[in-house]
Amino acid sequence: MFKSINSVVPSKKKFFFYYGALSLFLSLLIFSFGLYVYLLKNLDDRTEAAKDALTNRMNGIFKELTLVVDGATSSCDAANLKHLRRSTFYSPTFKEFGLFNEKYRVYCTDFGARNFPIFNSIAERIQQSPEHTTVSLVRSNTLGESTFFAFYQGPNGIGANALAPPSELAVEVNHILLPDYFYELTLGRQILYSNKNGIDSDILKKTLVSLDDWSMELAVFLPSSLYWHCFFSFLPVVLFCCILLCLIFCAFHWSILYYRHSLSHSIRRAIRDNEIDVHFQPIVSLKAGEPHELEALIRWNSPYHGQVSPLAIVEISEQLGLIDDLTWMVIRKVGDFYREYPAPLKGINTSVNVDRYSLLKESFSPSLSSILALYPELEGRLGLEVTETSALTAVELPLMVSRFEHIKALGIRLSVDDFGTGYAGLDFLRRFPYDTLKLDKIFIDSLQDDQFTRQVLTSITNLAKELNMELVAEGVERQEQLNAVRELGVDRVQGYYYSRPLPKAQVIEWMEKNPT
Ligand SMILES: Nc1nc2c(ncn2[C@@H]2O[C@H](COP(=O)(O)O[C@H]3[C@@H](O)[C@H](n4cnc5c(=O)[nH]c(N)nc54)O[C@@H]3COP(=O)(O)O)[C@@H](O)[C@H]2O)c(=O)[nH]1
Repeated sequence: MFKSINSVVPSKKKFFFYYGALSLFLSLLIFSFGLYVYLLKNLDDRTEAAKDALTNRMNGIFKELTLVVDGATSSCDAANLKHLRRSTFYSPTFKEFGLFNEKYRVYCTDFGARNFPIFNSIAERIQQSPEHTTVSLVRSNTLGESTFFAFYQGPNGIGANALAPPSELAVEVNHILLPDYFYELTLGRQILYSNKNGIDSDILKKTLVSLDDWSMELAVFLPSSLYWHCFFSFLPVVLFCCILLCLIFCAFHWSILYYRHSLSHSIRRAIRDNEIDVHFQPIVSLKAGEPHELEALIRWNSPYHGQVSPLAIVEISEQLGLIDDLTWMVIRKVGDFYREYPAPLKGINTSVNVDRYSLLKESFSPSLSSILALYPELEGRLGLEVTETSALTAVELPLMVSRFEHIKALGIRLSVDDFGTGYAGLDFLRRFPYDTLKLDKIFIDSLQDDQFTRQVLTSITNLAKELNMELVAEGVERQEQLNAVRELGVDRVQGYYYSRPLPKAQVIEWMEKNPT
């Protein structure tokens, strides 16, 4: 009866393909963007770390120069020479130290006494600097093309200068930035050190930091080659994440589909959207000239589950707390039926099945009367069939009697459905003012062969007559059964012998062919 879920949802292959493509796209997008953001952040962090390392190195340099100046005298004697050579030997940066006097003339170096002036521009910078320090890049015959110079003049007028290859400054910076990022260190407008020429691809980003005290600038470059290197190194991880994402998507999709196509969810939606159909089964009168009656029975062909049994719909509606909504929906559809076919349905009664616990609710009668107000066509035409599936408690019993009175006051007929299968006994019939008693199919099935059933049904028939109740035999399928119930004295017959439950147009046609 229910179609399998696989037959109603699009093929797995298709979904895997879509979700695979989506996962790949998302994984690559997130990863490419994430990697770019990560590298930019990393570039900033490492540039800052390189700047701190350079600052420390510069501070260390001037500490060294202070120590050189502190121990120096104004002549180039053996003690001064020894002091300079010791300083050079232990210096992590400098290859040579010199001493200069207050006239800015170098008078002593590691190599002995000297007498040459410091450039005026440098002397001016030393004087202008609050700490009496400066740095410069000059050509040096001793160390090669360009040499880094640091100058410091102490309070006693004696100054020290030191020279080193610029690459010595970059030792820690190299540690921090290489091999990922390339950089260029400039002093004023001159390049102190650069490995920028090693960049063999586009530059994605350049970060600049300044060491204002020394007029130095550090420019760090993020080459696109680093980006692609990282990208391809992490590709297996990205593909793994893509598969994981695809599986998550599929799991999520299938659970939503499963939920959406679950019977409960479909029934809830069908009741909400009025999608459940109502068919009508004739209840034929055995008395000549009496009009037929109809029973409204739900039918639902779900797009996902196929033809769903009315019993399953009723049971699930009860579980979902929607049984009343189902009843109101059926009654409204019966009202629409009367509105659509006023002439053929003139004088025809229709009964609707109703849950006994619905009747116990206080809101039942008011809701029913408001529907009747909307459908005046149903006045005096509607009946309710109630099945006594469980015994009423002492509290429910008087309540039910009062509910019955309210319902009957609305002009509605009441029937005991499936009599003989539930708790409705003879005493029950005396207490409740039912108009009709419907004998269950199981009695009808055994009526001809079983003497005991015949006796019981005879008693029930007599009691029904005594209580002024109409008697209906349900589930009559064969001529012999019809003969038997006719003999018993039932008033009406419902069963496949006459007709199965039919859609509204067909039941109208049937009634036109079988007027009485
Ligand atoms: N609360 C509500 N219950 C409803 C409603 N609509 C139906 N139902 C209940 O569902 C049960 C099953 O109903 P259904 O499958 O529609 O079966 C009905 C008839 O088709 C069937 N019938 C009638 N004649 C014969 C027959 O000759 N042979 C045969 N094998 N079956 C036959 O009997 C069912 C009639 O039901 P009822 O008279 O109500 O006992 C059923 O219990 C319905 O009550 C609804 O809207 N609300």
